[in-house]
Amino acid sequence: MISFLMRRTIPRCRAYSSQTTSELTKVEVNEKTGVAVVTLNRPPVNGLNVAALRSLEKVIGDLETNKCKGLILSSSSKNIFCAGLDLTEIYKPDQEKLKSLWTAFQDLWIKLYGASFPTTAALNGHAIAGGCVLALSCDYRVMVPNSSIGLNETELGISPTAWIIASMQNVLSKRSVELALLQGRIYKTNQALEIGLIDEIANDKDETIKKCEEFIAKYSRVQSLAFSLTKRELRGKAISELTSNRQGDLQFFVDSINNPSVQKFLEKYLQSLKSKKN
Ligand SMILES: CCCCCCCCCCCC/C=C/CC(=O)SCCNC(=O)CCNC(=O)[C@H](O)C(C)(C)COP(=O)(O)OP(=O)(O)OC[C@H]1O[C@@H](n2cnc3c(N)ncnc32)[C@H](O)[C@@H]1OP(=O)(O)O
Repeated sequence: MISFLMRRTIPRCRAYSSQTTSELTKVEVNEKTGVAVVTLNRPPVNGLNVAALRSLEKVIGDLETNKCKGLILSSSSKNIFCAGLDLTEIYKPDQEKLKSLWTAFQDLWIKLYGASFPTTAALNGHAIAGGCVLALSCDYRVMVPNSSIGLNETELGISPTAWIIASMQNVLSKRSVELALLQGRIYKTNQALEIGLIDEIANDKDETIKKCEEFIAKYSRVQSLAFSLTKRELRGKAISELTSNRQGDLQFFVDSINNPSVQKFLEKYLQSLKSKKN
């Protein structure tokens, strides 16, 4: 599958160099179509720490500069797209690092949700919490069977902020958003398709990428400028609301995480994840 993807400068995705490919985020651009496959690569679960968030943000910025024709976000893990923010960074956190983490997440969302080219998520496995936010920030989602996706923050004792709610409202009906968020629900692949949280199911990772390519190809006759202006019109309000309240949003996150009951829950939650193997 990957063999037809070239990591080099191409005409349609101008002057894109492999310099921005880091260990945490691999980038491969299809020479013919100008579509980039961007692969999250932070084993074991693609937990999002500051470095992973910043690496992905930089890649999207570079794709923007180089007039990329489309993005397919994927993962190097066998069965996990992304398990969300790195829980070890928010349990008993260093306060400066905690602020950097949320600021990096805000920056990444602004770039991905507002990208001026078609964006897709090839979900080759679970997409939980922050991983679900990444998927929701894209224009289209394809997922393999027997995986899970959703925002479980209320289960963890915290509430999602306005821009995260907006990302979900952009995809689901008002009713489904209420049920999903208030219950902190995680959906299996077929349930996610039923409510529209994902757009298609694919048999395996290769097929998720193929279906994402097909989706992006539908835009080949759409003028790039018209595409980006329309997208800005549709999504700009949510982005401006965050950009005008970044400090307040950050404080809300920091206060939520530092809440003793959230810390207590995180301790148990991390233990339960670790004890699964025993
Ligand atoms: C408290 C949170 C946030 C506060 C936000 C406040 C404001 C607003 C809301 C905003 C919404 C957006 C932000 C979200 C915040 C987050 O993203 S918090 C992260 C929440 N993530 C999860 O709850 C997922 C937890 N993980 C899993 O459910 C499972 O690991 C899995 C289904 C993804 C995969 O299962 P499996 O294949 O069985 O692997 P495991 O054995 O469970 O895991 C392997 C290994 O990885 C460790 N791990 C798993 N997830 C994380 C993680 N998110 N961060 C760090 N580490 C993780 C797990 O402990 C195992 O470690 P060991 O091998 O045992 O050492």
